[in-house]
Amino acid sequence: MDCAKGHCLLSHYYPPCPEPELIMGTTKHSDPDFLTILLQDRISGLQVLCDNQWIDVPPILGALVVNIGDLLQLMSNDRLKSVDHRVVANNEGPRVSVACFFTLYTNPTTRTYGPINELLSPHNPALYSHTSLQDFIAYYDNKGLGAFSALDHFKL
Ligand SMILES: O=C(O)CCC(=O)C(=O)O
Ligand SMILES: [Fe+2]
Repeated sequence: MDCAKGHCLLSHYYPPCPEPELIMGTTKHSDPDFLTILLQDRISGLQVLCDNQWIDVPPILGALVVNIGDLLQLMSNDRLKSVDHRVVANNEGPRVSVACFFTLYTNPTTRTYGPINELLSPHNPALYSHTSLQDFIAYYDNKGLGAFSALDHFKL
């Protein structure tokens, strides 16, 4: 997949908020990469959507959170599912997180990505079209975070 060739690090700083119930730290989204490895500090806030319920992912000292991204869902033809997540604001203190995104879109190539052939059969047809990482990211960025998944656009 070459996805480790173009990983990119992003650090977030969430200032303390006097009225955290009025605002979101990061809106609901799934990540537009293959895999994300996330380091949280001691302040909680990360939540994942599971059976329509937001579940807290409490920080554990020294632990990393590994999230499946949209591109792994696309390549695995839905065997692996990207996770919807968000960060709620807090009034305890500043929160810092560092996310490492495994993807290649910072190194443009002509390669396209689609469901892996070995996973397909007459009973398990391809659910997604092939896409270049540039096209996928362009669509993801243009749509913005929020209600629906960028994967819907690539469904056959
Ligand atoms: O700050 C966090 O814990 C999560 C950040 C995140 O979801 C992202 O960078 O995609
Ligand atoms: Fe994320």
